[in-house]
Amino acid sequence: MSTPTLTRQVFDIMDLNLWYGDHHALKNINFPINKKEVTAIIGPSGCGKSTFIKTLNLMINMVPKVKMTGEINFNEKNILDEKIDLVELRKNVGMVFQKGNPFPQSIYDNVAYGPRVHGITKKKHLDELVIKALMDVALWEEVKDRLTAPALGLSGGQQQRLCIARALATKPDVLLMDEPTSALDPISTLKIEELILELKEKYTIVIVTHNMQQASRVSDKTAFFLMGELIELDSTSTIFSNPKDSRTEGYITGRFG
Ligand SMILES: Nc1ncnc2c1ncn2[C@@H]1O[C@H](COP(=O)(O)OP(=O)(O)OP(=O)(O)O)[C@@H](O)[C@H]1O
Repeated sequence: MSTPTLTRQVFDIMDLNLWYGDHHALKNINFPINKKEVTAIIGPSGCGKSTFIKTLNLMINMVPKVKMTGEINFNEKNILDEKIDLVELRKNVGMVFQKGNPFPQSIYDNVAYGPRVHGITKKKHLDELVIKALMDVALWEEVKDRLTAPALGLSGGQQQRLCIARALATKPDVLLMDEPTSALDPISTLKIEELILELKEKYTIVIVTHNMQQASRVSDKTAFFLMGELIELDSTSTIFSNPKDSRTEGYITGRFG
């Protein structure tokens, strides 16, 4: 069957189950993710949000004793099934973590890291990629005069934008963000949220957030997880104004979680 919706999907997750040893952490997840949309993942602590997002670039494989069944189709290829090139996958599916984690290197070298891993060595080409990525995250004006200074000297919000630039420098299709603003002050948070809205013109973004206002501000779709199950996935406006499942309603109205 070929339908227009299929071509809009960058990920199509089908019947995904995941176990940490005996612990069944993701249960029968069916989850399409559309291109150039922001999808927010919400749910109470321990419901499986981080686990789920880490399956999308197989960062989860770094955790011992993880077992998965089902399919994670990325651009119509099941990354669980095939001999997948992890370096290539992670080039296409970049990730940003809760706390900006720049390498103890210069600002320039942090952003150039990914392209260098992928074999780009010409200074002119690297310069172009670094400048473009720093401009994309609106950091260029703040750092252009100190590109050789240590990245760890930047503020928390700047470090997080630098890490987003580092992820963008390899020109990914998808950007995964695991609670990217939870360690930031309100102004830096706002800047990252504005950035997300700009980046979605070019990238598909999946963001885990504890902050429901944030989910409603930045996302097109919202997925509510509970105890390893995907309870509801819908447009963000529907999830927050007219959820179909009483458990979603209970969570967004603060009755639990
Ligand atoms: N490395 C691991 N080994 C064993 N169990 C794990 C591991 N990582 C997570 N879990 C368990 O899997 C479940 C889902 O955890 P996960 O971190 O995905 O939840 P979360 O929704 O992201 O939580 P939080 O909002 O607190 O970050 C939890 O019960 C957790 O204890």
